[in-house]
Parts: sequence; C-alpha cells; structure tokens
Amino acid sequence: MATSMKSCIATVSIAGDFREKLAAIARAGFAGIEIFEQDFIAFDGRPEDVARMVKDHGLEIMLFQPFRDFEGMPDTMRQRAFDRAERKFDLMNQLGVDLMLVCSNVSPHSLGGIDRAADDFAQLGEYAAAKDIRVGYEALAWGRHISDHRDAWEVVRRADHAHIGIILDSFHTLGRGLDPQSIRAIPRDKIFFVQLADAPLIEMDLLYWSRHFRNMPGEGDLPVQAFMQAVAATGYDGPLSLEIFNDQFRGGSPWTIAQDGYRSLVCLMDDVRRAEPDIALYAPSMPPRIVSSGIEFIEFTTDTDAAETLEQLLAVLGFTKAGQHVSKQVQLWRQGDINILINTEENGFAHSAYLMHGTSVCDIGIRVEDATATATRAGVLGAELFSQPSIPGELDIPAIKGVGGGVIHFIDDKSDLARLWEIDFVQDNQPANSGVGLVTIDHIAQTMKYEEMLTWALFYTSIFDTRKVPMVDVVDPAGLVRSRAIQNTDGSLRITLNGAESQDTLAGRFISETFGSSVQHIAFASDDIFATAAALRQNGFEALTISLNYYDDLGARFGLDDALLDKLKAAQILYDCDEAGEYFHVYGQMLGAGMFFEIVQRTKAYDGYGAANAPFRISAQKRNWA
Ligand SMILES: O=C(O)c1ccc(O)c(O)c1
Ligand SMILES: [Mg+2]
Repeated sequence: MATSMKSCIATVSIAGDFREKLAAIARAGFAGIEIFEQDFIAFDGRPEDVARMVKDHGLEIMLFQPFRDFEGMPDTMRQRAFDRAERKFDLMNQLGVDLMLVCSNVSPHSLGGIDRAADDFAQLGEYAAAKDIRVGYEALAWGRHISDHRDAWEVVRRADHAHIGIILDSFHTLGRGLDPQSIRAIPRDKIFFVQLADAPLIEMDLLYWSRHFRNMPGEGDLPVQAFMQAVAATGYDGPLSLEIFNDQFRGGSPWTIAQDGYRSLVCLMDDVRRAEPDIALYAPSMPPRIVSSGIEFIEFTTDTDAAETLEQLLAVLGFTKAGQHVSKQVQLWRQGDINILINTEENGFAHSAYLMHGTSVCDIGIRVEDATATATRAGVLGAELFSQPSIPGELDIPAIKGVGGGVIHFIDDKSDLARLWEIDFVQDNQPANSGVGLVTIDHIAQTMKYEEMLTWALFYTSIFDTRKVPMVDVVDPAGLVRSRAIQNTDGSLRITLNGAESQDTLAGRFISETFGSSVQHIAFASDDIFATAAALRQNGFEALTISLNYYDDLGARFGLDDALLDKLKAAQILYDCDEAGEYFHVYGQMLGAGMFFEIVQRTKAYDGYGAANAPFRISAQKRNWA
C-alpha cells in the first residue's frame, strides 16, 4: 500500500518547454508526470536524456500516452497496430516508464464489438508482458465504438490479461453525464491509472470541449468529487493525475498552473476523505475549509503625502482616526465595524508594496474561527506563509501571501488576536465623529488578468468555506471584463474577482498602472443609503455622476415611482432588484490609478452586486476621469 499520495500531472497541462514544465511540476510538489508523446517528440534529446532529466527533478514518469486507434481494426490493418505498439514499448523501456494509455479508437476503419476489442487487448497484453509493460484502456467520450467507461471495463474484463487494465478519466465519464457510481464495482487492481479534470459547463462538441476547456478539479462545474469518491471506494491507491487540456494554461505561467494543480488535487482528496471517512486515503491532512465571518481590516500602504489625501477622503466618508500602532507608522481609522489601516512605514512589506504599486491595499485581515488552523490549511494547500519581525509584546498574527502578492492576515476570537486593537494600537481619545452610517465591509473587488481568474477563485474556494457565483460579463466601452463573486453562506465574506481581457478597460488600466495591485474597490454597507447619502453630502462627498438616461430607463424597467426615482437621481444612487430583494449603490470619485469606494445597501435577501449597472458605472467613471 502506498503511504503517500501519488500525485501526477500530464506534461500537456503546463506551458513552457519540457525543461520548464519539469521544473514547475517538481517545485509544486508532484511525485510524477504523464509524458505526452507530443512533448517527447518535440524535445530534442534522446529518451535516456529525458529519463535522466525527469529523475534529476525527483520525478517519475508514471504514464506514457496516448496510443491511438488500436483496437477493432479490420484484419488487413490489425498487425500494423501491434507493430506500432511494439515500437512504442521499446521507446517506453528507454524512457523508463511501464504504463501505456491506449485511448479508444476513433478511426472510421475501426470495427465495433466488445469481443473483437477484447481479443485485441488480450493479444496486446502478450506483447506488453514480454517488454514488462502494462497497458491501460481509456474510453474517449467521442470514441467511435467505445465511449463509456463501462464498455471499456467490459473489454478489459473479457481480455482477462494481467497486463491489461482500465484507465479512468473524470472528463470522459462526467463530460458525457455518466454516473460515476458504476466505477465502484471495478476491482481495484484492474484500475491502472486515474486521470482527473474538471470543466465549465458549456454546451459544445465533446472533443472540442475536452481539448480546450478542461480545468483543474474544483475550477469547473463537473462532479469530480463524486467521481473520485467512487474511485476511492474501490480501494484504488495508484497515481492521481491531472490531465488538463486548456488553451489558457498552455499560455500561462508554468509555475502558477503547476501550483494550482497541486492545490486542487490536495483539496479534492481532502474533500473525498471527509465525504468517505471509512476509506483510508493518503493525502496530506489539514483542518477543514475555513469558515470566515468577514473582513476585520483593510490596510493601505502609502507615503506621508498621499496619506493626507487618503485621510481626508476617509474623513469625508465618515471615518474617525481611532488609534496609532504601538511601534509602526500605521494609523487606524474606524467607522461601525470597519477598520481601515494606513501604513506609511519606510521599510518592511508594506513599503515594498508601495514602491511597487503606489498607494494601494497591501493587506487584508480576515476574521476566522481559528487563525492558526487557517494558516495551516492554506500552507498545506501550497500558500506561502508570511511573517514579519514584530517587537516583543506585539501580536504575531498568522498570515499568508495572497495570489496577487498582497498579504492576508487571519484574526480570531479564541486567542489574544481578539484584543488586536488594544494590544497593537494606542487608542485615540478624541470622540468619534458620528459617521455617515457605514457599518461593515460589504465586499472587496479584486482585479486581475482574465487568465488569472481561475487561480484566484481556486485560492479562495480551497481555503475558505465559500462558493463561486456564476460568471457575469461586464461591458466596458473598451472591452469585456468578466466578473465572478466568491462568497460565504451568510454573505459576511464577499470578494468579487474581475478579470480584464483588454488593457484599455478600467480594470485593465488599473492593473497595468499599479503594476498588478489587486484591490480596485471597496464597498461599505449602510443600513440606510439615503441617510448616508445625505450625511456624505454634508461632508462634501462628491458622488460619481450617473447619466440621466440611466434613471429614465430605471423607471421604465422596474416601474419605480417618481418620488423614488427623484431620490435616487438626486443622490446618484444606482438601483437593482430581483425576486430576493433590492440593491442600492453609490460610487465615489476615482483615486490615482483607478481605485474607488462604493457604498451599498441590500434589502431582504438580495445577494448580487448590481452587475446590470456596471456598464453605466464604468461609462460614468470614464467620463469623470482624466
Ligand atoms: O483528446 C484526446 O485525444 C485525448 C488523448 C488522451 C487522453 O487521455 C484523453 O483524455 C484525451
Ligand atoms: Mg485522459
């Protein structure tokens, strides 16, 4: 029995040349690779060189694939198929890999018949045994005669040869909508290899979907966990391999994709173990997904001059300076349950972030039940732990690096962290101003390149007990921005991810001008947006001006009465509603490279983000912004 997870990834899943792929795969923590024949053919070196390179990276070649169009060939073509296979067996011996994947035949020449295919495999088993090789049969979802793992299993069962087994691939089973439960009946020693892939649910041709849109388990919509539970129930303890054909991944960063892969695999196995507690599984142990109750603080990094602008704005928004860090140049501003930190240190992480991105959010504090357990789970999932020297008496707050390079701290109630503001801060005695009625952080919006959205979503959903809301398209006059929210059940933690495809969109400009800063806007919640708007006006707040056409349309779309429309218009408040409730939101002016604040009020169970209003907000921002 294996004592550790045999984690594996196909070389096709990762961008780069062969060397870059291996380096990224090894660094991410995988034990082995599936070598795709194409990658070998493209590589300019002998099989022995490949074998040595793989070994030098501490990896093992666990599978050679694919061998195509083998079974069911008419008599005149049959011998040719065996000859081809033998040539590849010799190559495999040189590469030092003993398992070959044969995918089901797609050739128009091929003939059907379970017994004919079984005879071919029984014969192939003999050739393979002579060369110490085992062969696994995989049903491609678009195979000409065999396209279902149950039929592939029947072929393997009838072939009845020790060197012939089945290879299961979650995409082919789940992509065709087949119930994975039938896998439970396959004897474990006949499952030679397991490939895992997810995919977003999009109606399209199976082959095209498989070759271009697969993604890591948990990144798509297929029930990969149910598939893996069925595999685990057989007692299978062989390699678990990610075979991800994805256009974006092919052009992505080898290291990021490899790291996402490892994270998704470890997270999947953790989910499987929790769902099937009676099955012994070899996967790293870690605390369950972390339940968060929201954002405890948001920290800006800036310099002394720019800090003044930020402080003025916070004051206009109704915040009061409430404290000063005991040893660092960090100010605490507060309103309701919202804590904003302004860091003007001239060294340390915040300062490096300032030098890189300018005035920006460098740190987010997330409230959890157990901060240490959170850092442990994140660490097992491959996140980089973060710590910075603190002076005696100050708290050492568990933290990690987020995907974009910012820091995430974890605050809990069960330790001294509950007294963070008393211990690390000297409280200001000046009385709080009455504020404008902002009570909590409703959401933060992070911007990234479109290609990075899956990475970000996986990061949050694997660490925190959250779900992804379906993607929405936001039209910016300069291009499309995709937006997807990650949120927890009670809505206390909401992070929206905005993926920019073009540099000219507001989102695209923000990431290019800040060199990849991520938090583009912060939305504060009010319990009474009209009262808040009035108080803001008193403070000299300038709301983003929305077009009059917008309000005309609003009246038509929702049949709002004129009195409400007038109130919305007067305060430049945008409006949305659905069966669950209403959403009122108003925006401030843009700062520097395109950061802004939003103030929102949700009524009843409204759970969205006013996506329908985004194009009008963006147009207004573009008009208002030089
Ligand atoms: O798309 C293909 O042809 C292909 C080849 C080999 C596999 O293991 C697979 O799942 C798909
Ligand atoms: Mg496959």
